[in-house]
Amino acid sequence: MDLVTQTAILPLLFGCLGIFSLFRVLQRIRSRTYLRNAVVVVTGATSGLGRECARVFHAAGAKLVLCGRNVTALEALVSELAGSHTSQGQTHKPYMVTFDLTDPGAIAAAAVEILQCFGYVDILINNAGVSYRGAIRDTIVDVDRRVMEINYFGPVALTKALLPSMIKRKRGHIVAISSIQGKISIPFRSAYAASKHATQAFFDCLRAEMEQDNIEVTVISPGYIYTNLSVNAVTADGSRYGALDKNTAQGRSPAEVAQDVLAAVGKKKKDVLLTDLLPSLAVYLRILAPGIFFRIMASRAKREQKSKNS
Ligand SMILES: NC(=O)C1=CN([C@@H]2O[C@H](COP(=O)(O)OP(=O)(O)OC[C@H]3O[C@@H](n4cnc5c(N)ncnc54)[C@H](OP(=O)(O)O)[C@@H]3O)[C@@H](O)[C@H]2O)C=CC1
Ligand SMILES: CCCCCCCCCCCCCCCC(=O)OCC(=O)COP(=O)(O)O
Repeated sequence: MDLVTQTAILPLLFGCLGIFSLFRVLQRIRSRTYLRNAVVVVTGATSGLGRECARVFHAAGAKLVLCGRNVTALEALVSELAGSHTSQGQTHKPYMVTFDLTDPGAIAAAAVEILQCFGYVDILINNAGVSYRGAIRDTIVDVDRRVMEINYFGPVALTKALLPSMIKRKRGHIVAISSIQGKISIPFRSAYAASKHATQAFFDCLRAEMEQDNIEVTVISPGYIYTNLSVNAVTADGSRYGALDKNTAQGRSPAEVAQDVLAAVGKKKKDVLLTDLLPSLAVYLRILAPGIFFRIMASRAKREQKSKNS
């Protein structure tokens, strides 16, 4: 390296690195301040990703309202968190609110109960959800409706019920846990993919409409996570699938994904894809070369059908 390079390039390089590190430190401080003592509502907190979100937001100092249908599982989580401490500062004992997302009356009552816990909500994490496995031609419409009710209409109703208090305070953050299947549709997941595409669309509209009221909207689209999602999935006739799929078992750990959710919320990200390279490329392929994408999906459907029949 000659003298000119040493005197001109190196100081510039170190300067840029310094600014970048400073920016990262400031961002971390801002994110910690944003989450500490924030009132955070997590739906589907009884298992999988929701339970891990509860753990990481609790450790970050958030005041939690945990939701689900399974009272025993919620109580166990509340007592686990109430007894846990973190080196990062004060933690708060969570509240729990039980309701079924398929019941509009229960959602309205739950919203009132949620608001009574701390008087307001800073961050709502719409995480609860159910998946589906089946061929469209065999699937009863009640199943399509049920999946839409839990994954789409339920979160929409809860969001609408909590929104007025956020607008009044000119402060709030709505998070939707979608899926990569909210961006691309894969065969034998029609009801699930449709509900997640609807989720993406609704919360994208909400983001635009709410910016003037200072309300943030984050849509998070993960790939496979190792949870009970496939076990709890509903099938063509409405029965429970009941099996842990290989793809799910090979998915990311929910604790790790929850850390990514925490980081995305702390940084007020608008749209986050949490997948491996191939599924991410598939999203671009769907936009840039839809014909090729559709052909890949059709051969995937044929392959799956064949292996089911054999
Ligand atoms: N696992 C994966 O591979 C992926 C998951 N996701 C998304 O992550 C989110 C969490 O799923 P995950 O943790 O994997 O799956 P789990 O099956 O482990 O958790 C689902 C949660 O949703 C709640 N839930 C289900 N039905 C209802 C209902 N009718 N009313 C209220 N709550 C309900 C359940 O609580 P309870 O039974 O107590 O009601 C449970 O806590 C979902 O939105 C899913 O689509 C996205 C991409 C990949
Ligand atoms: C330029 C080269 C591009 C090559 C593209 C190849 C196409 C690859 C297809 C990838 C499909 C990925 C599907 C991922 C599905 C997924 O992660 O879903 C997450 C979930 O929500 C899981 O729910 P499920 O009930 O389906 O287990």
